[in-house]
Amino acid sequence: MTLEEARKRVNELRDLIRYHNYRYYVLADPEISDAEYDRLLRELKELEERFPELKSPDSPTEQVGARPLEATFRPVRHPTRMYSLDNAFTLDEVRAFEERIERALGRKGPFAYTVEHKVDGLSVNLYYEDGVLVYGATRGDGEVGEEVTQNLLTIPTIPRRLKGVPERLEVRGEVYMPIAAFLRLNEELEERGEKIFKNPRNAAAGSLRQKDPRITAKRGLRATFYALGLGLEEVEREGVATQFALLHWLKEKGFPVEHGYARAVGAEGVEAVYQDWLKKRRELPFEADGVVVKLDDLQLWRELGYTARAPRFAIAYKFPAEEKETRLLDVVFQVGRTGRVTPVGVLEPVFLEGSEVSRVTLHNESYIEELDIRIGDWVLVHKAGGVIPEVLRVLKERRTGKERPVRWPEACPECGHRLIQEGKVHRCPNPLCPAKRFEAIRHFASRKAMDIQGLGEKLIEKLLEKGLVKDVADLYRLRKEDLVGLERMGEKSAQNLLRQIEESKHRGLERLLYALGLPGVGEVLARNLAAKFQTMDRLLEASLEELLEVEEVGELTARAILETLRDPAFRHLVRRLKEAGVEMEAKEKGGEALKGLTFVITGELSRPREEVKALLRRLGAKVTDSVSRKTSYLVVGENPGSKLEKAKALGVPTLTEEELYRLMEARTGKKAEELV
Ligand SMILES: NC(=O)c1ccc[n+]([C@@H]2O[C@H](COP(=O)([O-])OP(=O)(O)OC[C@H]3O[C@@H](n4cnc5c(N)ncnc54)[C@H](O)[C@@H]3O)[C@@H](O)[C@H]2O)c1
Ligand SMILES: [Zn+2]
Repeated sequence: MTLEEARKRVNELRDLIRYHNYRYYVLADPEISDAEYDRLLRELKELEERFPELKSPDSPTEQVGARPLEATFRPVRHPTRMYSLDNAFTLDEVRAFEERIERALGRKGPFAYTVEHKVDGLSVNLYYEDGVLVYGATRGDGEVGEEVTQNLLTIPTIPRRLKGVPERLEVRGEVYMPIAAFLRLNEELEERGEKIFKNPRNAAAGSLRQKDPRITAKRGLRATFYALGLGLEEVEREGVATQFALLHWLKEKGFPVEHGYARAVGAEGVEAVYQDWLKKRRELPFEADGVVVKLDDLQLWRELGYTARAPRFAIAYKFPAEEKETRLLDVVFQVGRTGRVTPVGVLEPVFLEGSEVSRVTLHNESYIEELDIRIGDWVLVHKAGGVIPEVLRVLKERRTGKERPVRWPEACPECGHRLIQEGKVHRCPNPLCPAKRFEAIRHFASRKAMDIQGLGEKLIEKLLEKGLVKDVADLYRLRKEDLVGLERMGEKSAQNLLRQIEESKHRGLERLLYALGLPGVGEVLARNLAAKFQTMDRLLEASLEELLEVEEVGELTARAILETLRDPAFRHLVRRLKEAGVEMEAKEKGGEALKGLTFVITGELSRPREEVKALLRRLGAKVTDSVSRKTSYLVVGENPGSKLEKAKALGVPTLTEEELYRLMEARTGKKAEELV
């Protein structure tokens, strides 16, 4: 390659990488996969090393992330710079990292390292003065980030106050979305016909950077901390000499720290930890894209310092990205429990993370439009969160012109009823559609719902086929003679099944609501609904306003629930279940504990105020914003506002936060921690 050719390619690469940085960091909506991005960056780096005259401080290889837009959040300049990490993909590259350290320090290794999970989220900086959290911000381009304090405070484990810390302190870590929360969020977005997130990291970034912290609060974000900016030297002077000890210090000060971290000696020692964690990576509740290796001795950090982009004393040793190319052979349509029609891509089978993948969900119409995917296309697939097969991108450059666009069916593939379209969601409106029947019964019997263990999929199919069961209420009318002989069922197993069906009558309203598959109602919402209404009868009479008071119920969900509750077919089903003896009352009586009381909160509490409010409401109390004669108690935190004066003037009794928890404990018989 001549210098001129290299210059051309370098410019191309820089352009491309800048564009993808923008999509990724600013829009949180990447177009290519991380592995593809890493390859581009690597190619650029290698060219710059081969042709040093092409180096430039403006090159993406010399930069961290991207400067955020100012439109939504206030920009903040970090007191000390934040960095990215250089990557290693092989043991040889880890050895090269150690050799660079040896050369820089003029001393032979092996060195001691702390190895941590590389949690795949986005880095944040918390700034404390005199132990009080002043603000929290995203990394941005390392110099200027976005202030997202309110959103960060929706993460319950982030401390607002610290004791015995340097006067000015920056604490750094990662905000991430656990895989379970990620899958749940995408399911919700899919159900609403909205755009889904490609991986937990984008979901975390998109959720933390919401204008409305109440949305952030519902996304189940978590945080883990692993570094200090300002204040590190003071902490070192107190005797914290290693990264290992620093993690311990952070824990002691009350920060959540990812517990699995290890010490290793030399590149080989690192390799052993890496291989072990690679094997176990799918047991983690979060997505980890590698391990982070940090020289343990903090003293050496100062000697080594930083490049423009990353520390010289640490490296990210990345896990191999399992991505495969394959072809989309066809798209078929499935009807779900709610009647929603989901397009499913049929793939030329590929092996991904230990299993063969031949089907991939294409979610909804928004998703298909966004990807512009066509039958016959070559696609790049991976497993999102290590679990769900997912198309990362369509390889449009390989199109031949023979590809066909995806056509939505007009009629339900299961029952032939005409489909209806609500925004980007296609639905079968027929309440007796067999697809819905099967799914409805399967879900009803599932472990977290009514837990009727003997009722497997095959048996459900048979029961439907024979017309013995048309809906879930029919289950309670089954007799032994109906069952014996079905699916090779003997006398004894028929009896067992009937006993289980009988027992399922007493699961309580929480489980029943989940089992009935009300729109948008998962386990958590079912519990919240049961806690608020306590009985099915009261729920059936709920107003929209009352539904909106339930924790985690948004406008759309509330309307959809209301519609179902008012649906005569649903009410008829409920009536039949009741007649069959299915319990319609909440098991957890917590819902009544603070009924009739009205609370107002002033000042700062040790937990986010929204969380305390939600808890109070869940226990049946009202929470309002201003003190009046109707207020039962004013809860007084630190630095209370004028509400306190007003309460005194009106003679409204006050409670400290402690006293509030004691009141809850006394009324519910449960510790406050168990209630949260
Ligand atoms: N797909 C795309 O278009 C696109 C575009 C830009 C960047 N990216 C991806 O983003 C990544 C680059 O982003 P980056 O600069 O944030 O670097 P990075 O994510 O590769 O590594 C650095 C980051 O790791 C995080 N981290 C997690 N656990 C840590 C720990 N225990 N100790 C220290 N740090 C820890 C920190 O946030 C740190 O900033 C690459 O993986 C790249 O593939 C993708
Ligand atoms: Zn149908």
